[in-house]
Amino acid sequence: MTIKKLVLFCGTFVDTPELGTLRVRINTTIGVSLMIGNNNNHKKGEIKFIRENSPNYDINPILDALEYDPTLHTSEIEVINLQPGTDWLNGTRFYFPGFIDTHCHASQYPNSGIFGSSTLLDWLEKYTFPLEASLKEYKLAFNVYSKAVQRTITNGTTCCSYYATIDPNSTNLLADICNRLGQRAFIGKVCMDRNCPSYYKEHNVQECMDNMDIVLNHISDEIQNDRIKPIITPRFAPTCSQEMLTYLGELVKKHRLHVQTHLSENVEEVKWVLQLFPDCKTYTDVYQKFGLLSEKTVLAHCIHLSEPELKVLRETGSGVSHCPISNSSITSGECRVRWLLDNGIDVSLGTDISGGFSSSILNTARQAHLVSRHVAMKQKENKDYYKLNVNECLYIATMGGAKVLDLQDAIGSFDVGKQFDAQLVDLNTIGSNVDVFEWQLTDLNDRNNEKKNMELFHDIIAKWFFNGDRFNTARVWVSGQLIHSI
Ligand SMILES: Nc1nc2[nH]cnc2c(=O)[nH]1
Ligand SMILES: [Zn+2]
Repeated sequence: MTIKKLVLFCGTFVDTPELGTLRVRINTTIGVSLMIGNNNNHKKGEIKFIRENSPNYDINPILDALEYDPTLHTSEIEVINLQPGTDWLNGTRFYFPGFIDTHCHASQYPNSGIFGSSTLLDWLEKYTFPLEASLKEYKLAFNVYSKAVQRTITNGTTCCSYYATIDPNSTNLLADICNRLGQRAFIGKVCMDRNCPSYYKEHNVQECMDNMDIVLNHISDEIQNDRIKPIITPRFAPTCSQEMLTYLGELVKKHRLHVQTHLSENVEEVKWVLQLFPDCKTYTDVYQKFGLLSEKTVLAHCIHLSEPELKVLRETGSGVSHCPISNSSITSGECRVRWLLDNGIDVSLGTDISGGFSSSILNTARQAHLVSRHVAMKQKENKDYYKLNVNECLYIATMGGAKVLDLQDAIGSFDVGKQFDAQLVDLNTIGSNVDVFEWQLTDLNDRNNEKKNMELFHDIIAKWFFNGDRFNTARVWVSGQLIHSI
């Protein structure tokens, strides 16, 4: 038997369904199905209806649910009506889609902020490989992964694509922790068998195959949760033999799996790849040659790409994870996001812990905003064109991430049929870093001055974008389940 439950979320809902567009829906009730039982037709956490401008949302939203389905019994309806009042309409409290982090090394979390003046290749040797290797120890890995995942959740990230380490057991532990904490996650066991220290490498492809079996079986047979998915993770071309890339490409093809790796992050790295793979014309060609590029592929960085590489990305549907904090910290360069977007490439954001020092996608989004200005300042003409605006950065932080992970039909915005992955943003919390003054408040209900009120609201969104932090992430839901509350 299946017990249906419809959970009603009431208030102001803001999202960015298209690049550059901020959609604001006020006085709104969203009905989310929760299911106890085993009827597969009734998907858990799915948005069933959205009733905008409801006369009932603040008083009796159950009427909205009954309008959607008159056969519902009131015992099947639960109302999440958080602190009804003016804050929903003055702009200081709203629901926003959960952030999507498409590139995060959970295993490197203890090194956040520790990079000195290194650049990629020496940074890997000095800071990264020793830390990742140490996570073979269970207790240490448990502590690091629990803190790393919790940090992303408290910052509003509902979906994250993680790199663990080469060790299958600690990778499985990361999957278990994400499952237990309720986050939607892609879990990648790092694969690498050359150009890495002897204390931290897979010694042959058979070892990699055995390790991958352990991880894939654990996720499919033990975890058995649609929210936790494996992602094939060749670390990057220089640390993977041709044999390993061949095996991984076949694995991806056989099971239609997601892939994540690094591409064109650092100038020295690019030169090195061309030496290691002399039959490939470009760095991108290496991944294409081994069948690793598809609409389920996430490529981190993509800073030094050529026009032909751009074409390959577009034709294969591969997406980019832009990691502006990492790229500035370890001085890799500036990703030309506008150029990618205008050429039809999906772009998302990655914290790239610990190349990047912040677990917050909001923080990463504001750095993407600033990096785009650096790209703009380097142009001879048409500088403004290269600047990303606040709405565009919020889009790549949410809907862009959904597209890059091939989950555009499931997450990234509030639409019927999608999962309710959301955060409640509240600018009035204790400890909030955002001060909104009285004259800056809007009145979203005042239809006579809609233009002025919407401008005021855009300014409030900008204040949150530039000054907000985890103290403003009051609650977080994944598939309609509350996973964090302050
Ligand atoms: N930023 C970053 N780039 C890489 N390239 C290969 N490995 C890594 C890594 O761990 N972080
Ligand atoms: Zn990375």
